[in-house]
Amino acid sequence: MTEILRVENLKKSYDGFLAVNGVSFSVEQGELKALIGPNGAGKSTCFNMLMGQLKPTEGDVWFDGEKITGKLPREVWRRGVGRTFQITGTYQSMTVIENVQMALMSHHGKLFSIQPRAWKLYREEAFEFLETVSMQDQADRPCSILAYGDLKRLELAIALTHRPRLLLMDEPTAGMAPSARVELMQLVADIVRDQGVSVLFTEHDMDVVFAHAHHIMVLNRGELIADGNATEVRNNPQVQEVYLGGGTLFKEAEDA
Ligand SMILES: Nc1ncnc2c1ncn2[C@@H]1O[C@H](COP(=O)(O)OP(=O)(O)OP(=O)(O)O)[C@@H](O)[C@H]1O
Repeated sequence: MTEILRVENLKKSYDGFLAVNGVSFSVEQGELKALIGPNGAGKSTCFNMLMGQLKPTEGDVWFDGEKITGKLPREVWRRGVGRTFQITGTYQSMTVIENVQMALMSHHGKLFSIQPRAWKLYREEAFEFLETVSMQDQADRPCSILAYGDLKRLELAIALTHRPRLLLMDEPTAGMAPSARVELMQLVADIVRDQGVSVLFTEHDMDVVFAHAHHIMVLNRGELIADGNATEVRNNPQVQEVYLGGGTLFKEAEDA
């Protein structure tokens, strides 16, 4: 397998407080990897450093062999790192397909096209992305009336228009009903399998994590305490200690 992302000794200090303290890991091409940890463990801080929103205090990030530490978010994005957020970022006044077309215009450098027929641009291509997330039947619906789970799928389609080789997903299932969560992550897992894209995601729902992630990393108080497959992580004494009553936390995943 080819390594697509490598993080070495990443640190972030907020006024002397080490929110991320010497984190090192890698993500392989075609890997679906989870970053979990209790509230305040440093997951978002880590993500923001990978994507360039935050400058690390120390350490380095390599993407596809190139050092990207300290690069601006748009430079990281141009190299093939996409991101989805906890709060969806679609244009509510536009239809589903127009949102995807807009993303494609941006991808092709034609976002500010003054062509009168701009809305005919990339419609077919946009439709294909909607098919990837099974939303082709909703192409002409306004985003403002979409169910929350559909908005999340649309957001995924939009992120894919930039053909990321690595997609960072920050709590992709936040705010969703449990059954819809597993469904969304199944879709992500299918895309990883079919397209060979790598996905690194943070998540609080352990059922989602243990059902889909190939590998799981556990962050606690800024430090990585585990990085392995579901069984290794579940049996890690430090992880069990962090998730007090770990037996119940992991129970459903074990039963699955
Ligand atoms: N801008 C900031 N200034 C000071 N401290 C911060 C800042 N951002 C985060 N922190 C602190 O850094 C630590 C890590 O926060 P972070 O948001 O990365 O954790 P998290 O694992 O993403 O948490 P959650 O699961 O609640 O989103 C926390 O103690 C938080 O209070």
